[in-house]
Amino acid sequence: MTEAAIAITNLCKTYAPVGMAAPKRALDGVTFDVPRGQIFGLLGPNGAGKSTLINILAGLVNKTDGSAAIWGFDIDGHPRNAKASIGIVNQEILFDPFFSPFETLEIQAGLYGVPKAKRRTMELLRAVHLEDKAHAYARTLSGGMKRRLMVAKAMVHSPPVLVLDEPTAGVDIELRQQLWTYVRSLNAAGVTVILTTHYLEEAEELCDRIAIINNGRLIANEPTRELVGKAQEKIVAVTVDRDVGMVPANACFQKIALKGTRTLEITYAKDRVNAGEVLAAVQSGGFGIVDVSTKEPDLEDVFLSLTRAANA
Ligand SMILES: Nc1ncnc2c1ncn2[C@@H]1O[C@H](COP(=O)(O)OP(=O)(O)OP(=O)(O)O)[C@@H](O)[C@H]1O
Repeated sequence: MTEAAIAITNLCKTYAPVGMAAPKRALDGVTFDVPRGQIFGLLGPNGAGKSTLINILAGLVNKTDGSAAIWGFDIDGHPRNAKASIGIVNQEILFDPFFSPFETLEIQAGLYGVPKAKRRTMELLRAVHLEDKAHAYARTLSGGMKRRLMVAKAMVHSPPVLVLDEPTAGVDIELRQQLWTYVRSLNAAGVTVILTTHYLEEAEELCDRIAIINNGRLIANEPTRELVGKAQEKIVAVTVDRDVGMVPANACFQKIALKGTRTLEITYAKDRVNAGEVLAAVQSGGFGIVDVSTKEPDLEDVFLSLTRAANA
């Protein structure tokens, strides 16, 4: 079996109390693997413990219990190899505003001990569309450019695993797309990518697999498609053969709304009824069916229902 890109076992973190506050259990026995070669989404509401987990992998926060290995290197047993195997883009933008992007990457490469002959500074700047800003002061870059420079900075030592912690917060749509194009190309070149995001659509679009953390516990870890399939609500739009005067009622409809004059948008719980029963219910109201289309549930529904269930 190929070893996981990241293997996390029973990871726990309790922050020591500050002042009168109680100790905070930010991670409570989290276990999962990130398979190699994937784009893996780590989702969770604010304060769920995502940054704590990433900061443990980065060596910035000490875990209370459990273990973690990066590319087969245990973070306690082989901290240098573990660190060399991961590149992390934090939420905060961190670099000296007086250095140019070129210098920023060269300094970072120096910190990681990348020999001059093996540095890929211009190649990385080109990849993040900052070639023409190579020698500008970093403080003159826009927010999106700075964000892309952070990604390039995380890749100077060519790690096999790249972690992006909320990389698109505050980045406009166009730049976000550019960033994703680059992340996809890195992934196509073999880099395993871990992404934390609040944008569920983004996770759904990009990630092969998604884990959800809530209150320091793992509440889901599945291929994206299977997770999406878990949403119990489905919507079917039914176009009927005549104008709808009174919207029909039926026990198998959870919700029904009229769109235009002849289309009924019906929400039903797929664990209770199936599409055939919903259509039969429409026909029993005296309507002929002209057209049917279904809407896939999105991750938002799954996320809300899973976190709701976990908090219940
Ligand atoms: N240094 C610290 N001392 C005490 N408590 C902390 C510390 N850092 C984080 N916490 C608490 O631990 C919990 C998990 O925080 P964490 O930042 O890991 O969550 P998160 O999922 O990354 O949230 P966000 O999406 O808002 O960044 C929160 O309740 C937070 O208040």
